[in-house]
Amino acid sequence: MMRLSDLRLPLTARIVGDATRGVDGVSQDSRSAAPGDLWAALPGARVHGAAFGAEVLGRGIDAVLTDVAGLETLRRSVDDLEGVSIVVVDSPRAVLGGISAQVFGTDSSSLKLYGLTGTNGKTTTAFILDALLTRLGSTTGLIGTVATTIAGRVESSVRTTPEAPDLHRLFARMRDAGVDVCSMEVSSHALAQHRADGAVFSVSGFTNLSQDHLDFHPTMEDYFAAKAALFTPEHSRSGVVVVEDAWGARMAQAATIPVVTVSSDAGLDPDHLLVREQGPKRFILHLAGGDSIRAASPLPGDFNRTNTALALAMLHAGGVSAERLEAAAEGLEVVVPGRMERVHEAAPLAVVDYSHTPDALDQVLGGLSDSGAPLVVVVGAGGDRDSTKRPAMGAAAARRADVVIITDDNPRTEDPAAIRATLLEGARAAISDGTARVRPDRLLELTPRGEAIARAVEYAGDSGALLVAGKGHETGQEIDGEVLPFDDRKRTREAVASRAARAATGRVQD
Ligand SMILES: CC(=O)N[C@H]1[C@@H](OP(=O)(O)OP(=O)(O)OC[C@H]2O[C@@H](n3ccc(=O)[nH]c3=O)[C@H](O)[C@@H]2O)O[C@H](CO)[C@@H](O)[C@@H]1O[C@H](C)C(=O)N[C@@H](C)C(=O)N[C@H](CCC(=O)O)C(=O)O
Ligand SMILES: Nc1ncnc2c1ncn2[C@@H]1O[C@H](COP(=O)(O)OP(=O)(O)OP(=O)(O)O)[C@@H](O)[C@H]1O
Ligand SMILES: N[C@H](CCC[C@H](N)C(=O)O)C(=O)O
Repeated sequence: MMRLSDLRLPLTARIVGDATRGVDGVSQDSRSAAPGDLWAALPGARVHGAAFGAEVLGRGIDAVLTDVAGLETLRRSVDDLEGVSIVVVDSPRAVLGGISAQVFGTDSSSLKLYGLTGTNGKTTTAFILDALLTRLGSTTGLIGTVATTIAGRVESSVRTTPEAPDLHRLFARMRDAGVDVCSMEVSSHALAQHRADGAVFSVSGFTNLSQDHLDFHPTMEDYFAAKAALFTPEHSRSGVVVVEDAWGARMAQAATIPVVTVSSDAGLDPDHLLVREQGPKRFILHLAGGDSIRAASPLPGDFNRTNTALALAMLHAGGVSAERLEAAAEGLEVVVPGRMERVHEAAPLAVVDYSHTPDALDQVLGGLSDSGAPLVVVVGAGGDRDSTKRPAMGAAAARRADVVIITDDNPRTEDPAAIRATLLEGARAAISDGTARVRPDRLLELTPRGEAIARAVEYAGDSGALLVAGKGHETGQEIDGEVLPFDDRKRTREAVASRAARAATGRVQD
């Protein structure tokens, strides 16, 4: 239990009502606030949390953190504020992480944190880190898009990076469950919204930056700046930055904490040099200082060598020797749901992958096309998300695949046909400028998504390769506010099995 008057607050903060009131939790959403919590009524893009004041305060919650606008809303809409203590600050989001850390006692936690940011590769690298840490003997925690785990117990995740009160509550639960190390994804939304405040990462890693989220960030510069905030003393003690593009080089320069760089380009003079060995997965990481780690990526896709090297370099920065890391990486097996997941091994090879950016599509299809087999892709784009990435996604698919089937992802509240039209526009532009691999008659638009997958399986035939892109681990499709059950992995397996059954009876069409 902590008294409001004992919280470290900004000098401009004031407490209306009883300042000695005690709180033993923090929450920020009316739907999850519980008695004993300091409930943060936050201003948002859609609504001010204080609008839910009457309902929340009627449930026995008697401590609120808000801003002046929130205080006014509460005064207007709640009959009786007598007996309610209200902490008023200029920017409640900006203090929420620090306050949550104090209330949950996670500000001086013994939990060691590894943080990951970047456009693509956070989830995968966090899973690899977690698997390595487990092999190294740690009791681990994991926080990210696909799942949250606490000492081996798996829970579902609501978003990539939880809101600050939920995050610190999780840290406290991890501490109580004996977790000593946690690997965590830190999205740019989270950094911009102070969701990771009050957490200090021992080592943070940067994977890459490419186009995404330009609905939330006005420019790539703003997106970069949000991610760069992780590499400051407020958030991290040290960092590892992958330098495979100009953004990586800039991140290493912008960092105001000690960072080491990892790259496969010796010309960039990285601290750690990644040298690919024969075969699709093996590599040597030559560490600054002379040691090296020989390892293999546990997942297919050339980019997963980079993700694995990043995980190893982060653990090395966290104090684990090259020798122990090489032993931990030996024969490592990692399955990341919906990331390069081979749902059918051959005839045809069918892969489900969460590629929902132009760069991810380009890289994944580039890798799959190395096999020489005809390559089919099913692709769409999410509604209410960066619309400017859609033409580039269509173009990437057209440049890399022999058959492109444009379909729906999660249209959310947007018109699905309009989303598909933008992808088609990009694919057609690639055909017009001569950079496409797909023939015009092999560029198709097909819905619903299940039909698109079934048709793609027909095109892949017995000898092709198929990528079902964009939804990865997701088990639902969001259409106009409703989430309908849909799992790419299940649908793809079913379509492959159905084709095989028809082939067995000689009823397969070409
Ligand atoms: C752009 C963005 O991230 N917005 C998040 C933000 O919304 P907001 O500030 O506009 O808030 P709002 O919806 O207006 O609500 C204001 C306040 O009222 C509260 N409220 C709202 C409704 C209600 O019934 N009761 C209630 O208390 C909300 O909890 C909030 O505190 O705060 C809300 C409350 O936590 C989030 O739900 C919302 O996430 C939206 C739904 C979202 O889709 N976010 C995605 C894009 C996101 O965060 N993605 C990244 C991963 C990106 C990646 O790397 O791929 C992530 O970390 O998950
Ligand atoms: N290092 C990488 N470089 C480029 N693409 C990658 C890399 N790692 C993964 N990808 C691609 O990006 C997709 C998403 O990967 P992952 O889920 O690991 O990233 P993420 O950063 O967690 O994404 P999100 O924030 O959207 O959940 C993968 O399915 C793969 O297609
Ligand atoms: N974390 C990403 C996931 C996108 C996945 C794709 N299936 C979509 O719905 O756009 C986002 O929220 O933008």
